[in-house]
Amino acid sequence: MDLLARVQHLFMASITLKTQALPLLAPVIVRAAEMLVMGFHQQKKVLSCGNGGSAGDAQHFSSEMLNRFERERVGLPAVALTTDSSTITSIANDYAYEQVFAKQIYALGQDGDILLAISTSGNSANVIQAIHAAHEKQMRVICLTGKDGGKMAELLSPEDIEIRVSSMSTARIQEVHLLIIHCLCDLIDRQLLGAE
Ligand SMILES: O=C(CO)[C@@H](O)[C@H](O)[C@H](O)[C@H](O)COP(=O)(O)O
Ligand SMILES: [Zn+2]
Repeated sequence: MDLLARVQHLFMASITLKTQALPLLAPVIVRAAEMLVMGFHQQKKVLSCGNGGSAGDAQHFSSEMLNRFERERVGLPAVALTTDSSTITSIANDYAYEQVFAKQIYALGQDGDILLAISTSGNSANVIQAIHAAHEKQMRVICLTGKDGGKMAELLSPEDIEIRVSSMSTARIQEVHLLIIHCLCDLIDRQLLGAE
């Protein structure tokens, strides 16, 4: 396959997955956006986490909350747990890498806050520990997962929300995760600011 054909293949794979995901995920994305807005109305905050590309997604979401998305609005309370290298390296060094998000959640999380936990496999140990910590702190959990949902899917309580992208490709799942994050941002703004 030449390189141009490969690009064509990658674009088509991404488009096809998004098209398949739309009817399944749209109602779940709406529920997650409503949960987030309810939290913001009650002065709750969102803590987000993930590894690798999903760490980038966690930060992408928090920056669009703290600053703004496409429309002018006040900042909304969100913290990515992936950004403070001093905190992350010290927790990993003193305890275990598994604890890098959980320890921050025990320190920052409060009743009714929301954890946005992102993992394409659903099996990252530090994200799993983050969900346990969030439950202990009486937080709600929104998970972005892929594949078969992994161990994360089994941990969720009935009030939590899993948005699972049904694919085995980490890269394709991440591409849909980013679209889901932008949907959440758009729906949050629409609920807070009204339709344009
Ligand atoms: O971005 C990519 C692959 O596209 C990688 O950095 C990927 O995020 C890393 O391998 C992660 O450690 C995968 O973790 P997870 O999605 O299974 O939780
Ligand atoms: Zn990637």
